[in-house]
Amino acid sequence: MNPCLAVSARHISHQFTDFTALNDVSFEVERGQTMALLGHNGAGKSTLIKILLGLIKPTHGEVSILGQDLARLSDRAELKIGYLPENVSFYDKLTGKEILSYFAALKRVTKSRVGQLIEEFGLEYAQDRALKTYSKGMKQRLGFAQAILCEPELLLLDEPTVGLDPVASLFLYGKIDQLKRQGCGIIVCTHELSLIENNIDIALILAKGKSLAKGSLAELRQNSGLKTRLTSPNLAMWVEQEPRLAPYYIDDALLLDVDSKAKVLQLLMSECQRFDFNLKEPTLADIYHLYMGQCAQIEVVS
Ligand SMILES: Nc1ncnc2c1ncn2[C@@H]1O[C@H](COP(=O)(O)OP(=O)(O)OP(=O)(O)O)[C@@H](O)[C@H]1O
Repeated sequence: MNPCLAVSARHISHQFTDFTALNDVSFEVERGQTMALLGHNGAGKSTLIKILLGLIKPTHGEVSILGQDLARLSDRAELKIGYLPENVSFYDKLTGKEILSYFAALKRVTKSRVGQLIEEFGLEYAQDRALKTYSKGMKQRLGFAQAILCEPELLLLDEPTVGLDPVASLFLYGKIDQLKRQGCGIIVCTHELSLIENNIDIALILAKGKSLAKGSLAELRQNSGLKTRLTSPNLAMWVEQEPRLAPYYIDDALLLDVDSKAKVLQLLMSECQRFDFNLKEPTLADIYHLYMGQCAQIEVVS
């Protein structure tokens, strides 16, 4: 068992009576790494999160959390895991401070940590107000503070920024980055692909309970076969003047894979002295939609 890993999941399958929610899913998240867990509604993301939390046992496969085999662990409270569920809901007659203090007592966390988090999340002014007076953003900050009360070594976040304004989202991703730098392993379940794209190390794409793709953005780009798009207002003229560009010229752009990109950039900049162009790499959303489209086609064919 590797103690550097926050999560090691090997060949996880899960069957609900007559329905297979997860089918042979394997992945690893290192400490200090952020993984996006992506997939359509019903893909199996929440089932996987519940398995990692030890709330349900997988029908098949093995899970280690922070170097400990979940199946053999007698007391899950030993593991420092933080969890922010989607649509976090607390008892709304309690104040923000009372809610955090309640969870702190459950998790055997000191009162001073509660005060520290209230300050860190900018909630001092509202700490003695009932939760029902909080905005969505304030509730989410409180939920996030609850999730990190125990100074987690593994943090599981389900749609942490849905419904938040851009500044509030940026604030939470700043916190995620800070925790990651402290060595916390983080899994973020989200449909906000453009927002998560710059805040992750790796992604796992699930569809119908199966793992379709996993890896860093660079690995996902390479394995997807999607190409980088190079454009310029003068491109047609450059292609006319330099025949070696012609094989890549499609739809008023040069479409480049990893190998051809290096070659073509060298040709354009060193030999042709052309610098006024734009490069558009495939985004996480492009990659996601490609895999979802392929998955739908397999369904139609089979
Ligand atoms: N207790 C259960 N009994 C039977 N089927 C279940 C149960 N829990 C989940 N499922 C089914 O398992 C599949 C995966 O559900 P899951 O909640 O893991 O999906 P998800 O990826 O989290 O979806 P969403 O993005 O909508 O939250 C779904 O088809 C769901 O209906």
